[in-house]
Amino acid sequence: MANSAPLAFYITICCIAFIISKIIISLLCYKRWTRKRRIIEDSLSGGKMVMFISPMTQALSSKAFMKKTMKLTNKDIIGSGGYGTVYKLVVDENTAFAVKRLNKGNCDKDLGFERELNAMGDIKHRNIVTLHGFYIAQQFNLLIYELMPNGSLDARLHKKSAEEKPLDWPSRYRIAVGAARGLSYLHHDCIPHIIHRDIKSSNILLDHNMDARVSDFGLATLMEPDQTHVSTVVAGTFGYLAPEYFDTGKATTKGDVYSFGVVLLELLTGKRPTDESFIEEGTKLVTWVKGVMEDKREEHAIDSDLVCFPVEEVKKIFAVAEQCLEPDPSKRPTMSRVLKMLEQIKIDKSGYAS
Ligand SMILES: Nc1ncnc2c1ncn2[C@@H]1O[C@H](COP(=O)(O)OP(=O)(O)OP(=O)(O)O)[C@@H](O)[C@H]1O
Repeated sequence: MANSAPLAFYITICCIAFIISKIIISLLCYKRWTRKRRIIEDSLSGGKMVMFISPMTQALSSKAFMKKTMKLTNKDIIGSGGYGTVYKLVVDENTAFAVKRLNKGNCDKDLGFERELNAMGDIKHRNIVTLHGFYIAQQFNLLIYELMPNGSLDARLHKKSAEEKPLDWPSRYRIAVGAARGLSYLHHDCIPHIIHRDIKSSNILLDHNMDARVSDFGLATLMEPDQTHVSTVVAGTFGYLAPEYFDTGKATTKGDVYSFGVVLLELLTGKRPTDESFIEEGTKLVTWVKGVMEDKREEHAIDSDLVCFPVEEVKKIFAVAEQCLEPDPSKRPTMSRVLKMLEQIKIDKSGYAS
């Protein structure tokens, strides 16, 4: 009888601890759910605007946002691509977005368009451009992205202005690792897994720290975890497409790995996959680099803008690119393996990962 009092005390304490932990877990889940929920769902001139909750969008009203969007002009354009035009939208001195106005016709036939956009709003990763919201209307659709102040890798490598210094080796290495981390996240950590399908240097944007952010999910297709591929009409960009894609038309994660290998070669050589000099010589970047590697002359393929670089480290990245560019997709590494190999290069050299 004397022992029963402490026992009852312990049982009570355990029960209380159990109940408190359940309450905390429920509160955390609720907080996460409300954070993910759409904050604005409105009808504006027959369209539907959806903004995902985030510190950047919290203080925004949909009407004020749309008013500013309607005032965008040609001088606000920061880029354009096959799917539409990208504008810089400044809300106030601390807040700006990149607004992509999609050409109508690319998405209006897609019944899953809105569902896919909602899924994209949930993707938050330090190496992926955040989608803050979207607007769907009869005449046009808008995608509202986080603005990347340093533009695209393509522009930084190939369209440098006279004042811009060429990208140095440490920046290129960081960009390679960041892009690999973003892509690996899409392939392995998102449920359903995501195949990007249009990896190229213009879809790798650079944030304020010059870190890589994978962008443009206009072509990405969500797939169920047990699926290994999705079949579609030809998508992607010439020069980056894996050879098997021309035969099968099937987009796979290994197709993204191939495209990433081409981006690695761009970072190393400073040349575009469709550089005019290759066309004149009847070759292409991938074939040219493979020849150079067979002759063990990688240093000769390095971008002439790179005045100082660690030869051994660079050779190892050529070797990673070579694996990504294996003609047989089953021999290509997964993106998580590519990321590990890239990170390992720095660990081997300096004893720690950058
Ligand atoms: N979030 C962003 N922040 C800053 N600039 C951006 C952003 N999104 C796109 N851009 C700029 O707009 C350009 C065009 O982007 P867009 O995604 O429309 O086309 P693309 O990637 O060049 O080609 P495609 O449409 O064939 O994929 C980019 O190269 C980049 O310079």
